Amino acid sequence: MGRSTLTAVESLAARPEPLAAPIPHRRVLLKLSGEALMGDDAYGINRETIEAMVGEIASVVELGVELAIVIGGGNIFRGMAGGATGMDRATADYMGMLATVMNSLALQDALRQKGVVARVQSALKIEQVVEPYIRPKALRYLEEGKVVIFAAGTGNPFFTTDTAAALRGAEMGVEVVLKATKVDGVYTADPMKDPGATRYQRISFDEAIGRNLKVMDATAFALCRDQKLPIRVFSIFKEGALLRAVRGEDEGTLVHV
Ligand SMILES: Nc1ncnc2c1ncn2[C@@H]1O[C@H](COP(=O)(O)OP(=O)(O)O)[C@@H](O)[C@H]1O
Ligand SMILES: O=c1ccn([C@@H]2O[C@H](COP(=O)(O)OP(=O)(O)O)[C@@H](O)[C@H]2O)c(=O)[nH]1
Repeated sequence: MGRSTLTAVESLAARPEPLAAPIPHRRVLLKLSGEALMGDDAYGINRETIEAMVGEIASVVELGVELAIVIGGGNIFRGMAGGATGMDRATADYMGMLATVMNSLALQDALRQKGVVARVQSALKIEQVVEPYIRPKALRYLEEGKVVIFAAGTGNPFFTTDTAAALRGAEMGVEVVLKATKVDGVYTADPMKDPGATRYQRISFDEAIGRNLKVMDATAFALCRDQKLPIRVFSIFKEGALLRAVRGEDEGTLVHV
C-alpha cells in the first residue's frame, strides 16, 4: 500500500469520537479570499496568514467535519484590474483563474506540511498539474475525510470565486458556505469606506441583495438563496473564527433564506 493511501487511512482512523455537544455542520465549504491571504504583503501569499488558516483548517478536520475549499486569486491577479488596463476581459479572467490554481497548490502543500490530506480539482483542464473537477470523485474524497480544494473558480470568465463557492457548495451538498474575508461580517455599507457602518448579526438574502451589499457578488447570493444554502461571513484574521463558524456559534454574519 502506498504511503499516501496509508496516510489517508490513518487520518480517518485518527478521527475523534463525536463530541458531547453535537457539531451542527457535518460538511462545509470554506471560501478563502485570495486577496486576504496577502496579509500585509504587496502580493502573493503571506506566510503567517496561511499558516494561521491552515492551523484552523486542521482543527476543523480533526473534529471530523468534511471540508471543501474554494480559494480566490486576487492576491496574484484580478480580472477586473486587467480589464481596466485595456486587456480583453475574458483573457484577464482566465489569468485570474490560473492564479487560483497556484493558490490552491500552495494551500494543498501547506496543509500537507501540517499533516492534512488534501486534493485539488480544477475547473480548467491542466492535467499535468492538477486533476480535473469530477463531482463524484470530489464527493468520495470528502467521504474519505480528505479536504478537497476546488481550483480555477467556475472555469468561466465573468464569474468570481464567490460564485464558484456557491456552485461547488450546492454540488457537494454542504450545509453552509463559510466566507473568510478581510472584514468580520456583512455591514450596512462597505466598512472599509464608511466608518459609521454597522455589522449585521443575521441578514436575509433578499435584504442583502435588495440593499446591494457588496461583500459577495449578486450571482453568488442568488445561487445560495435559490438553493437555500446559508452563508456565514467572518474575518480570515480572527483567531478561532473558523472553528466557531463550523460549530454554528455566533460569528460574523449569517446570511439566511
Ligand atoms: N456591506 C458590506 N459589508 C461588508 N463588506 C463589504 C460591504 N460592501 C463592500 N464590502 C467589501 O467587500 C469586501 C469583501 O469582498 P471581496 O473583496 O470580493 O472579498 P474576497 O476577496 O473575500 O472575495 C470587503 O473587504 C469590504 O471592503
Ligand atoms: O469563476 C471564476 C472565478 C474567478 N475568475 C477570475 O479570477 C479572479 C480571482 O478570483 P476572485 O476575484 O474571486 O478572488 P478573491 O476575491 O477571493 O481574491 C477574478 O477576479 C476573475 O478574474 C473568473 O474569471 N471566473
